[in-house]
Amino acid sequence: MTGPHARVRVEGADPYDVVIGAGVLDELPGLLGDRARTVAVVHAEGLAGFARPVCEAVARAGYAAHALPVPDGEAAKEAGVLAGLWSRFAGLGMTRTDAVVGVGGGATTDLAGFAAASWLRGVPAVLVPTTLLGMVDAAVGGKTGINIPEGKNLVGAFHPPAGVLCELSSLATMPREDYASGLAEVVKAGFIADPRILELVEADPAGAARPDGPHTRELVERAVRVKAEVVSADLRESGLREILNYGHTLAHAIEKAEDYRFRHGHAVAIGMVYAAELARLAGRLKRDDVERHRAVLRSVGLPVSYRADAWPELRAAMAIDKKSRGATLRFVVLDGVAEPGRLEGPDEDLLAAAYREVGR
Ligand SMILES: NC(=O)c1ccc[n+]([C@@H]2O[C@H](COP(=O)([O-])OP(=O)(O)OC[C@H]3O[C@@H](n4cnc5c(N)ncnc54)[C@H](O)[C@@H]3O)[C@@H](O)[C@H]2O)c1
Ligand SMILES: O=C(O)C(=O)C[C@@H](O)[C@H](O)[C@H](O)COP(=O)(O)O
Ligand SMILES: [Zn+2]
Repeated sequence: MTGPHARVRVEGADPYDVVIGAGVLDELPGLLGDRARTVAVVHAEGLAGFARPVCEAVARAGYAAHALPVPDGEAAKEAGVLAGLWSRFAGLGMTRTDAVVGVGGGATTDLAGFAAASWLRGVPAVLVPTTLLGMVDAAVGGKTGINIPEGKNLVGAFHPPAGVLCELSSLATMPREDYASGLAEVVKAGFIADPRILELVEADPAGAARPDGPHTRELVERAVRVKAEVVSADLRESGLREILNYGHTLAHAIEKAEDYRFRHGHAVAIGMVYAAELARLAGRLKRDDVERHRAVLRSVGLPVSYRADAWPELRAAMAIDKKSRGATLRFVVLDGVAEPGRLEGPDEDLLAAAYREVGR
């Protein structure tokens, strides 16, 4: 779409860039601040190979780089892991001018971001996402946090990063299923705001499902632009930002039911079909648009249904969704493609009827 590096600005009290391309790590030292001495490089333990060049770039720039491995994937987003990082930060004598760099998928950057947000009430974080999902969604926008047994992402903070570096070559080693998981958030961006994303995936689903596909860079850039525009306008999710939560009310309930061993994007795919069915049954979305959800998600290998008998458990878990106000459940729904709205307090029959379209 643009030159060697694309640069997407995220506005706010402390604006920052999301840099997308090849060789983007060159920008890391410039994001760490003149007064930093110590840089904690928090990385998924299976990704030491990605953390090494990050540590080297930090050390070459004259900072003391410390690699801090954390468990791979969702196992990182636990209170015990976070507490372990605090102890390491204390041991390194990290002060407010020092910095955290998070290297890994969305789970790692959510943890690293929250560690940065909570250490000394906030030190700078630079995020280096290595998954598709991390690049297009998790590392952008400042939502950080961890899970507790009671629910997904229930503990966290808004802490925008100082910068986000998306090295597209990292995607080459991604397992197919994890790549598909990231595509769910890309497709989400298409449904809520940028239909061109849907057209690109529909024109060549096999290409879209591969990191070396013909439109990877354009898909990443478009999804990042959607996210950047929304969070620039509403960091703290007082209104507009809720649209990024499309499909997430049911998705988070599924993740909890699966003890967080179910890929986030897979859960979001099912959750978007559920939200689309809710909107159709409420008379707001055309059947063709609902079927378009199923077709585009299936075409890239994502699930569109879940266990029928899970409904009571999922319904109970949905009550604690962050968009709820008191006892009133609130859903992001579509009135058409790129026309997001809200469905407030739908009745129980409607909720259950929509689930019957998703349960199998
Ligand atoms: N903060 C936000 O706004 C936001 C947005 C969306 C999702 N999320 C969160 O992001 C998380 C999901 O992120 P994810 O899909 O990146 O999963 P993940 O972080 O669990 O990573 C998936 C797996 O891929 C491995 N991996 C990472 N990069 C790799 C690479 N380049 N090659 C090979 N393997 C690699 C990881 O180590 C892990 O085992 C969830 O916890 C979700 O809640 C947060
Ligand atoms: O950035 C947002 O806002 C989102 O809702 C993006 C989601 O894709 C992401 O999964 C986010 O972590 C969900 O946030 P939560 O507040 O519902 O936990
Ligand atoms: Zn998500």
